[in-house]
Amino acid sequence: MLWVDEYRPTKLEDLSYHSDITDRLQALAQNPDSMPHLFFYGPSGAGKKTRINCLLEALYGPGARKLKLDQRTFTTPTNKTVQINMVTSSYHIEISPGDAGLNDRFVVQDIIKEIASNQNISAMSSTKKTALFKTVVLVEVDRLSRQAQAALRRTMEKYAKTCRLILCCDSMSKVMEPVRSRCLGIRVPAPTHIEISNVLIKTARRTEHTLPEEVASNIARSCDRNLRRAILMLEAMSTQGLTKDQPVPVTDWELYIRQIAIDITKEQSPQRLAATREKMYELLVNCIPPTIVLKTLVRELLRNLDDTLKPSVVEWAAFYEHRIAMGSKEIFHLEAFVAKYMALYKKYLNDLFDDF
Ligand SMILES: Nc1ncnc2c1ncn2[C@@H]1O[C@H](COP(=O)(O)OP(=O)(O)OP(=O)(O)O)[C@@H](O)[C@H]1O
Repeated sequence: MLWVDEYRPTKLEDLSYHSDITDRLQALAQNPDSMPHLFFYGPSGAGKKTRINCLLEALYGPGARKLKLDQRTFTTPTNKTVQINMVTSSYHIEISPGDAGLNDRFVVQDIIKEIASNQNISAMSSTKKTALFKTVVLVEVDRLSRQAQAALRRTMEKYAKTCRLILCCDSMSKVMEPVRSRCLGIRVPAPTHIEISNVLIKTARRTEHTLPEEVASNIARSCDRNLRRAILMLEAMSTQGLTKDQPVPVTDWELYIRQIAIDITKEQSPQRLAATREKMYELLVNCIPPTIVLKTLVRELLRNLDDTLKPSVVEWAAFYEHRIAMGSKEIFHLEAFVAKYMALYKKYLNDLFDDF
């Protein structure tokens, strides 16, 4: 098992940072009847899923950790079948409804209806502590279509007594306002460098490795404040001994994007744009999510850019990130961003030479 899974905290009291969020979750778990639907949001690797699992453990006891993988088939009104993978326990169900593509609306409605009308938990609970409702955890809700979000809004009102929803995604802004306003938002910010270093040192201690503080802070600075990434880096580096001067590994796809950033800054031409499109395709077919490609590209571009140009590059990146979220062909928007960057940079160079 990878360290990220093996040493993931399972109880609220074991969570090591964001103690204010932990206190709020503890208060909710102590009074489950008044718990509203929840919406966890924050950057990738900040610890959202870990906190959701700890909350479920606090609500239902160790039974919430006895998980099994399930595959369910849904039939749409037009007789199409949709297969969805889900993780279930006796108390909750976790799905990523966005996987159902255009039929996500039926999956959302059916699954909530089904779980809300199932056996009451009081009949199966042996401990007084257990909450009396079941929970549906919907991850990556930002991938849901508008129709599915509207269906979710209606369903969450109807079954509020017998079932609670926990929604989870990176950014709340991609979810419609009526769904957001029916949930208690819990923002899980990315951990700071010091918090990441502390988790790394603790993890290394548990795996009987000695981690020098310099290496821990090097990893913390290189992981983009993503704790999952930091622990994966630590595990990879531990095979070579964790010495003081050990370099932090950079992944191949990051080097590839770094090269794209260098290329498009060196030359702005239709040929370079066409070559960049090929490279973008290659990243996408290797399952690097388009938003990660865009974010990494912007980070690399900003490294060597003049300060006057930085705000507009970031602004256009945000514009195309929104387009990626709303549209369906990611490659169009990635390419459009590159074209926009080339235009901005060329204009900047022209203005610079005009001044001389
Ligand atoms: N409080 C914590 N203490 C120690 N380790 C933690 C803590 N929170 C999270 N982690 C570690 O960080 C990893 C990533 O956390 P998690 O999967 O909860 O992030 P996430 O925000 O849900 O990410 P994503 O949005 O990408 O799914 C976990 O596998 C776990 O090992």
